[in-house]
Amino acid sequence: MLQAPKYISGEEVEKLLDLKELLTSIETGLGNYSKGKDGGVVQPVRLVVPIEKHHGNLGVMPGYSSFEDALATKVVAFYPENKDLPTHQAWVLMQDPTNGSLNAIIDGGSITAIRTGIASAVATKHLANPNSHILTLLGAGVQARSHFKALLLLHKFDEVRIFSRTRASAQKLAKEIGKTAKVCSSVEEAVEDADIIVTVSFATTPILKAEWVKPGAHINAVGACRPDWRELESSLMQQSVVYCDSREACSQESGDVILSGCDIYAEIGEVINGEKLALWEKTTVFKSVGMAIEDVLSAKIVFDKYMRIGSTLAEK
Ligand SMILES: NC(=O)c1ccc[n+]([C@@H]2O[C@H](COP(=O)([O-])OP(=O)(O)OC[C@H]3O[C@@H](n4cnc5c(N)ncnc54)[C@H](O)[C@@H]3O)[C@@H](O)[C@H]2O)c1
Ligand SMILES: O=C(O)[C@@H]1CCCCN1
Repeated sequence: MLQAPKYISGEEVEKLLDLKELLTSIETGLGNYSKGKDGGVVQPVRLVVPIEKHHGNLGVMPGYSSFEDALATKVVAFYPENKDLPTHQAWVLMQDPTNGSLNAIIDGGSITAIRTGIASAVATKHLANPNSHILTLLGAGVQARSHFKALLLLHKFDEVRIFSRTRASAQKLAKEIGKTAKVCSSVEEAVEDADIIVTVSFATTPILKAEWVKPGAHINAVGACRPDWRELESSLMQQSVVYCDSREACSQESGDVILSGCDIYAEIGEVINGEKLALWEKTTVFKSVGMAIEDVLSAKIVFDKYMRIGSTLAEK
């Protein structure tokens, strides 16, 4: 008989998803993805339905990993102009791979926030100078927060610079981060001498110029996930060594890649698998558009733990 699916809230996801465990899982998953058929990951490029009338988009992201035997689909709405609601709202549908039954509906906003920061942390682990002290966040929303938390797993920053479209949002984030945070008045000021730069804005035209970036810096380029959206100017993409999460997806979805005509040197999974070099002494860009496999692996950890200890969560 069909069972009603469990519902797992964002609050529960945050309690269940251990960042270190997820980092290991996503690192393995990105490596498996880049092995092609041998890695057992099935993940088509996501389907995006533009809702032009309301300036929004709907993404549908199915994925399967045979290694963990995990099957899930994320449905993600991204509405850059939302003000009172989050700009990203998502749900992950977790299915039983043996028979197709729906096991759970998991809040996907929290999963998207956490797993994207962790995917960038995996790239940063391989591509940033191990002696990185200055972090810059361009954008001060959900992803800025999750990236700060994820990157703290790897580095202790002396300074965290923040620039955002509205100074008030940068100030709010700076207050949460504490005394290492510094609100900046321009992108140029924010990135001067920065070791690691994270672009997590909703910019649609380039905000980051090559001449402002310290040679040898590492950039996690996380926004601009549509073919006509940009965050990095063309010369920065062309002069840097560009890594990506998925070559197939970035070649179809990333305006920074498509419109600059840059070469993608490697998928981060190829570095993890030892097939391509981690050229961390050079200026590196990790172009992330987001992958279903990251959602699948996050959902698997959440669901398995929920089934073990879920009923006790509410008391914690
Ligand atoms: N690669 C991935 O896997 C992935 C996953 C989720 C989100 N994203 C992308 O990351 C970006 C940030 O997402 P979020 O959830 O943090 O959004 P958010 O709405 O919570 O925050 C966006 C922030 O960017 C700032 N901003 C907007 N336009 C700007 C500009 N031109 N210059 C500087 N700052 C600007 C806003 O003021 C806000 O602080 C979006 O582009 C989103 O699509 C990527
Ligand atoms: O991978 C994701 O979840 C997001 C969805 C919205 C657009 C950017 N990438």
